Order: sequence, then structure tokens, then C-alpha cells
Amino acid sequence: MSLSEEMIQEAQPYLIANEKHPFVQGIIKGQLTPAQLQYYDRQDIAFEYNEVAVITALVNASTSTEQALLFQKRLTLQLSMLKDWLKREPADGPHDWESLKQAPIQPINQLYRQHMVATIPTHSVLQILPSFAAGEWMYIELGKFMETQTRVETEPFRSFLTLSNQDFLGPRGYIQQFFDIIDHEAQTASTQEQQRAKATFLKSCLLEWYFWDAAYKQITWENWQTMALKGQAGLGL
Ligand SMILES: Cc1ncc(C[n+]2csc(CCO)c2C)c(N)n1
Repeated sequence: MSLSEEMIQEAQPYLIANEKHPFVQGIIKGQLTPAQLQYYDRQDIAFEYNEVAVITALVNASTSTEQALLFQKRLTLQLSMLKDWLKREPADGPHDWESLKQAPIQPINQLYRQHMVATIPTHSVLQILPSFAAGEWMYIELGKFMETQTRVETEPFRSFLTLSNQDFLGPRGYIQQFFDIIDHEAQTASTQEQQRAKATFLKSCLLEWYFWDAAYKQITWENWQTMALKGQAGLGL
């Protein structure tokens, strides 16, 4: 079994957990509050800007010009998707990049972002790519799952986790090309390096679950602070 096949196989329990998360179920049933949706939106735009740094690092760490061009193409797509996203004006007012810069990065988002950027100093495609590819893989798989569900057809739920851009899919789609690169790089890596890459992939899958959870519960530094200073024990969020 190739390294990417091992990653995908071992990530299955995380995929199922993500499918079952009340936020994902809430998208299906159209049962999320504007505050939950707004929290997700703000945190996710900031998350995707952080991905720009990770994709840029992949361009730099590429082991062939072909790889560099693929990552560069993915980087351009990321920036154009972000541009479209920022252009949208949700009901609660415009969210241009200037005002988003003021939005605080909340705890789980910070943890996930730092997990990803921590791979950058390795200068290794095998270490950096799984941190990023896992999130992309998870969204693609959740998109396929959504197609099997009878879901609410009103916005904003209808477009959420809906596979629209075909560039991600198929044998020449981004995700398959990323897995092919992981397997190519694994050929010249030690067992320890391969295991580390897999652990990074799985940790991103776990943090995907916590990203939904943070939005569902609207976890902020402020309510963390309140809980701590009130002296309450446990994860009672
Ligand atoms: C928490 C979180 N994880 C991963 C992504 C990445 N992502 C989700 S959809 C998409 C484009 C493909 O449909 C990409 C890159 C994200 N935005 N938020």
C-alpha cells in the first residue's frame, strides 16, 4: 500500500466523525444560527489566507519545476477563490479584507494554522503537503457525502460543502496529483519521515473536526478567558 493510501485508509474514522458532527448535520438540515455561520465564515477566510503561506512554501520546497508549477497554479486558484469570497456580501454586512484583518483568530483556528505552518521550516514537500492536502481531501469527501444526503436547498446551506470546482476532482484533479506527489516523495524518504508525514495528515483531519466544533460552540478567546477566570473545570463550552 502506498503512503497516500495508508493516509486515506487511516483517515476514514475521522471522515466519519466529520460527517456526524452537528455542524455538518446542521448544514444538511439547515439548522445553524446566523452566529454559528458567521463565526465559521470569518474564521475560515482567515484560515484560507494562512493556506496561502503554506502553498507558497510548497512552491519553494518543490523538487521539480513541474511540482512548482502545479503548486503555483493551486496558489492562483486559492487567491481567486478568496477574492470571490470577499466580494460576497452576507446579510450581516460586507467583510472586506481590511475589516477581516481585525477579526481575531480564535483558539482552534490558531492551533490548526500553527500545526500547518510548523511544517514549513522542514523545507520538505513530504512534510508540508499532507498538512494542507488533508483539509482539501476532507472537504472533497464531505462534498461527496453531501451528494448522498437529502439536504436543505436554501442558501447559505445549499452551497455549503457543495463540490463545484471540477479542478479538484478526477485523476488529474488537484487532490490526486497531491497524493501522487506524496507517494513520489515517500520513495526517497526514511520510514520515520513517512510516518511523520502520515501523522501530520491525520492531525489535520482531527483538527477539521475541531474546526466545525469551534464554530458550532462559537469558541472564542473571550469565553475561554471567562471559563478560566470563573474557575470552572473541564471543557464546558
Ligand atoms: C477548516 C478548513 N479546512 C480546509 C479548508 C480548505 N478548503 C476547503 S474547500 C476548499 C476548496 C475546494 O472545494 C479548500 C481549499 C478550509 N477552507 N477550511
